[in-house]
Amino acid sequence: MVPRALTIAGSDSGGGAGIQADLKTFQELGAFGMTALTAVTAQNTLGVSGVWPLPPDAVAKQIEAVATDIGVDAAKTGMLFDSAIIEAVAEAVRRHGIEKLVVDPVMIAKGGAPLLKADAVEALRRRLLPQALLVTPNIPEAEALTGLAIRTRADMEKAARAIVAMGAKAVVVKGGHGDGETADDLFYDGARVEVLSAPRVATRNTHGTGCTFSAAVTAALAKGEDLLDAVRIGKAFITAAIREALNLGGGHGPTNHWAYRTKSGS
Ligand SMILES: Nc1ncnc2c1ncn2[C@@H]1O[C@H](COP(=O)(O)OP(=O)(O)O)[C@@H](O)[C@H]1O
Ligand SMILES: Cc1ncc(COP(=O)(O)OP(=O)(O)O)c(N)n1
Repeated sequence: MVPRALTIAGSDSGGGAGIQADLKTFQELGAFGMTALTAVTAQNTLGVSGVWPLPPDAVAKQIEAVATDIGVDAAKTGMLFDSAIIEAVAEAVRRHGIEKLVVDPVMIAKGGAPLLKADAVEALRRRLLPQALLVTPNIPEAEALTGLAIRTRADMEKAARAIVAMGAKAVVVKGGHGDGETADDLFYDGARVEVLSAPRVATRNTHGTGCTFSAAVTAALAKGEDLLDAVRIGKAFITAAIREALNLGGGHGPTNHWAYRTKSGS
């Protein structure tokens, strides 16, 4: 069978994040990519200049169209924008029995533009997290979900435990926003705590890192990898993509989605 991966996310016209990053990543890892678009953004490496959400019904219909015909081995969510879209996605995921669901709780773009309404955090917490096989917040997102301040490794673990207590099966609290020598992410699945570490790359070309990481994990899950192995593949994929990031545009350039394949020689 061809591994089938679905992304439920927003469009980034600049091609570095959102649905575009997800499809490139799926393709690179050998999964057949499908999309349910939640919003259109006008965006480039300098920031977001417009956001147009889709009607919740349109999002649900797209999920139904692919799930009832092609089938979904694993799915991820990215930019969901508001609580009505979150409700529609949660219901569609439940109805179509999508079990391998990665929730990337996208809230704010690197340039500071809000990609999720403030009052939608509660819907994310209540409706989507309990259906997630994996949640992948960065530090500010983990703080918003838990209400905890995160400064140390122990804080990351505390937040991870709180997110699993909300109903998610597992979580990776990503450490990309730190400033140490290494970019350390903390995985927790209710039993094991595991730190995934990689050398921190000194670059400002990090647009779309979170989308790319969660898409790589989703592709690996669609291919049948177990959860921790899928997270390790995601970490290797994003590390290569950041190491070979592309100096495009005048702001935060995109990561390099073909770096992992060319470096690993597969
Ligand atoms: N400069 C960097 N060097 C190496 N890895 C990084 C760097 N920045 C982010 N990462 C990694 O990229 C992944 C995405 O993390 P992050 O950038 O925090 O997500 P987001 O885009 O959601 O803010 C994580 O695995 C993180 O450790
Ligand atoms: C349409 C869209 N979705 C998600 C994001 C955020 O992507 P992320 O991977 O968190 O990267 P940054 O924007 O923080 O660089 C986005 N920008 N646009």
